[in-house]
Amino acid sequence: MVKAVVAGAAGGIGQPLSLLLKLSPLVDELALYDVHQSQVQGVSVDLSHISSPAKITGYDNTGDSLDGAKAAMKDAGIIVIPAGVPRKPGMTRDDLFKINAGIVKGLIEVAAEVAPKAFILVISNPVNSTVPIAAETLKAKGVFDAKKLFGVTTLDVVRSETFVSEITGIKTSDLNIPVVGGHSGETIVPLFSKATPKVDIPDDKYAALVNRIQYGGDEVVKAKEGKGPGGSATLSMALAGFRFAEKVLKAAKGEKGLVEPSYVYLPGVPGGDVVKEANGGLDFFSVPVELGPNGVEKVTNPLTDLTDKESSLLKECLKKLPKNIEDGVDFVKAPAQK
Ligand SMILES: NC(=O)c1ccc[n+]([C@@H]2O[C@H](COP(=O)([O-])OP(=O)(O)OC[C@H]3O[C@@H](n4cnc5c(N)ncnc54)[C@H](O)[C@@H]3O)[C@@H](O)[C@H]2O)c1
Ligand SMILES: O=C(O)C[C@H](O)C(=O)O
Repeated sequence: MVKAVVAGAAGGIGQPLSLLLKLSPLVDELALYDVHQSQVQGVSVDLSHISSPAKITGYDNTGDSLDGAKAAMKDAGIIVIPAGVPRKPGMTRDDLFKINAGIVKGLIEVAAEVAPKAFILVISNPVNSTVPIAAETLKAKGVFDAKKLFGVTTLDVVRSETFVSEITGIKTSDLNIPVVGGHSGETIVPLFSKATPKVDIPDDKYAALVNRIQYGGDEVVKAKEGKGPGGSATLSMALAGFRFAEKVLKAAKGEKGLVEPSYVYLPGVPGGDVVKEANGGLDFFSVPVELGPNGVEKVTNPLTDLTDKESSLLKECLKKLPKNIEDGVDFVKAPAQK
């Protein structure tokens, strides 16, 4: 019996992500949680009419109590978190920290209490910092299992597949492109030299391709012009979030060979120490993760034999990512200084 939870289910990502999870045969119960009371109840009733097996329940936060969150997450097997504010034109993901840091911390505290064994997938931005916040919160509660905490960076992989396919003509479904580092701007490092099948990116297209992958989120924010629900990527993100959640659930059921990059806590996962040595000592990094019944089975070090161009990208990533991680860790460990 698999209970999945979407926290932030009434939002731009939450709604289509909930639809995809409702359609999945891997989910027996789908609990939708959001602080937007009328919206989440409406979405729940709407989805409950779909004739797929997953049973839908909807929870909100009437008043100040966290009872809704607790009931939604109770005994969950997987909790996906797209709760929080998205960007508007002119904002960076780091601008979201002020609001989303507290939202993620609060939700993780509830998860720690009522579903300490759940897989937790963090979508809320800035992922580079919200995942460290989640890790430190779980540590403080004494229930941290790094193998079960994932920052969802799949959208960077999905974008890489799409944009590389446009250049090379290789079908997206055949492409496997590791994208490592973090999830914002220059912290996003696509490694085309490690792609399968081999991809040939012409020199004159390389810089623009990398830029489009690193700033694909900005392309969407700009196109949406701050209007409508969400504001940044919602539909492509719902697909990406579902793709990652589905792999986690399939691996939990015993399917082998499932690998996808994800932003994880390296000291707590098999193989993480090698990556940490290669990235200059960072605890959090997105790396190809092999999934198993208990979450991360092992991670592989993607930072070997990089091309000169990739080494330069990594160098830029390593200038920015440490501060993002530190901000997240300090938010939980040293809040008075923030
Ligand atoms: N990881 C990624 O690749 C990626 C991609 C796209 C967007 N995002 C991020 O995902 C987040 C959500 O984006 P969106 O477009 O769905 O935004 P949205 O505003 O449309 O939806 C967010 C939802 O979260 C709810 N919410 C707020 N506080 C909550 C709380 N404490 N508990 C439960 N629900 C709460 C809101 O009521 C709203 O329904 C943003 O932070 C955005 O930057 C991440
Ligand atoms: O760009 C954003 O703010 C949303 C998301 O992180 C994205 O990559 O689309």
